[in-house]
Amino acid sequence: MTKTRPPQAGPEILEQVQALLEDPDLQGHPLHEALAQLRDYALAQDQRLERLMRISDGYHLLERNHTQSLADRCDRQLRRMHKLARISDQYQKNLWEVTESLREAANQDPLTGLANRRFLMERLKDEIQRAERKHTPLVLCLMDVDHFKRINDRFGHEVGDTALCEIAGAVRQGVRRYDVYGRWGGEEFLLVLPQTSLAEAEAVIDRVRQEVGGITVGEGESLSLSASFGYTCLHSGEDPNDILKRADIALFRAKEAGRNRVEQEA
Ligand SMILES: Nc1nc2c(ncn2[C@@H]2O[C@H](COP(=O)(O)OP(=O)(O)OP(=O)(O)O)[C@@H](O)[C@H]2O)c(=O)[nH]1
Repeated sequence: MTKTRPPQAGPEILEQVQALLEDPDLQGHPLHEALAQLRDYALAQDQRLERLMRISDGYHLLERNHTQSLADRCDRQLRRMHKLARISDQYQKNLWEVTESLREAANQDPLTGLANRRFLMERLKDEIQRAERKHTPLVLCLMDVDHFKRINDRFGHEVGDTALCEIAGAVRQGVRRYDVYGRWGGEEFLLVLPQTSLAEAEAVIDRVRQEVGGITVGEGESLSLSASFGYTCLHSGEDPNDILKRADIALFRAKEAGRNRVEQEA
């Protein structure tokens, strides 16, 4: 709202001056002309003052509006940034979850939940490098379930799948906390035993063999499971395929010798 300031001399004095100037008896008075000029001057000053006030008020209003809208804009921007930060947090969480499930899917056997061949191969490479660097022994063992085809043939593929899950549980039970193990493929499993001598490995492997031997499959004429094992230790300078080949030779011997046994290849 525009404020109007009273004229400096006050409206009453101007009214008195005006009345004097209009008095017919004073029309010829020697001061009449000077008084009229003084009145005009006072009125002009009043008008200038009024105009200046309006400009000043307008400027203040403009300033206030400008500052307010700046604060508003700042506020709006802050709210938007808050929202963006929340969306970004959620987005990162989702991305992390997707990455995690992709990583799991890439490394895990979907049936048994054990590590898959890809993951095992990576870990085997790592463990070989570590064993070489630290000059510690390492044992690799291949395990193959005996006559697994019979399970599928007699009880069906679904029972076969359940049996594979139970076998995975038996492997988990038999190994130590720091051993690396997983499903190598089909009805074949792989164990990597770091910092383990051949003698120590034999005890671990035989524990797994007994765990598998405790599994029975099917109702009525149920079948007991068994598995054969071939193991070997790392030789200096070997790569994963060298040690895998020797473990496979030992496994073949275990099968040939009648199954449900553990064979070693030096
Ligand atoms: N249910 C089921 N069966 C599988 C899976 N992967 C492999 N098999 C079966 O495992 C069987 C393996 O058979 P073979 O290689 O002949 O060996 P085996 O019958 O175990 O006999 P040996 O190894 O000689 O003792 C095949 O019948 C495959 O179909 C699976 O994921 N689920």
